[in-house]
Amino acid sequence: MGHSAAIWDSKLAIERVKDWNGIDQIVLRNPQGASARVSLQGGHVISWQNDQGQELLFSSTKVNVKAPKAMRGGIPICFPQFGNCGSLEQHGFARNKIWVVDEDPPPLPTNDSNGKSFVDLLLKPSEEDLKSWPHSFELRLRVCLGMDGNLSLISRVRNMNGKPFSFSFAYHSYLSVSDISEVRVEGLETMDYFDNLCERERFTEQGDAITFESEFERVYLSSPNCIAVLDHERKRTYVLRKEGLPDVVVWNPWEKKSKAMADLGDEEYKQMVCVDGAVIEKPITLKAGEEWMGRLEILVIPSTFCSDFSNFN
Ligand SMILES: O=P(O)(O)OC[C@H]1O[C@H](O)[C@H](O)[C@@H](O)[C@@H]1O
Repeated sequence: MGHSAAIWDSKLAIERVKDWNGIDQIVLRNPQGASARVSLQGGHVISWQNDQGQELLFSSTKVNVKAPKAMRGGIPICFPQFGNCGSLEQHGFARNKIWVVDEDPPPLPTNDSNGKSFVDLLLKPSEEDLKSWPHSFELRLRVCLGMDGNLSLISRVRNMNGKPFSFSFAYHSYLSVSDISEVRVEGLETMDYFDNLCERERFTEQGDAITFESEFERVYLSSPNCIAVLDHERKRTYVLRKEGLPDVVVWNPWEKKSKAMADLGDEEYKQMVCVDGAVIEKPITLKAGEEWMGRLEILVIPSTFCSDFSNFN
């Protein structure tokens, strides 16, 4: 894949461009004009647009120039640690590393990438990473944009014949919403969750859909594989389908916390909700040569067609 060179079959396109820091980005397009943009900084999907050119992922307009780290928005990858539950930096190091394009990835068990525009990325530990996390791993990410504009992310972690290791993982998906007060999350009713705002105490969700009226930070455990995020004002519903990712993090910092965040505008918390497919409660352990796979697909449908999203299961 050459720099700025488009590789086409007649309908699908993959383009490699550079950002203002000289870091490569891969742009995927589908024939209808939808696109996804993934940065080699972090293997981070930083934009996903529908065929109308509307952005579907939130990203902050404020950049924290003092701390060069993953941008606030898109879908940063948290690996090998989620949050601060471990000895590593918050959310692990993967989102802060430069990944490479994997030109010849091992085949996936099910090849569902036909007709999709996709790219494979790879992260291997550097000498420095091995000092803080001494495990021989390969982390792969396939980002696919479907003919219908759906976005799917497939991650694989392999133990490269080293001693066993354990890790957590999350696709920290910042969905763009009209107003957080208008948002409803369905599919997590009756689930158990850890409330990170109550010292990770375990509670059980009531029968109603989740709505937001203050800071929210919960990890729902062993949740169903299909979750819907309804945005009434935009009449848009995100449907998240996941495999190999039992837990779901739901997060919004609300006003006070967002004011303290150097890379989030004061009012911008209203335009985002994070709903992450994750592995948190029971970390994955891989023995020598073993591989784990996790997959998240996000599709967007008009809310009016979404009275019963369980059809998507
Ligand atoms: O600021 P970051 O390191 O990107 O983390 C952003 C947020 O991620 C998750 O949702 C955590 O549960 C939050 O505690 C954290 O504030």
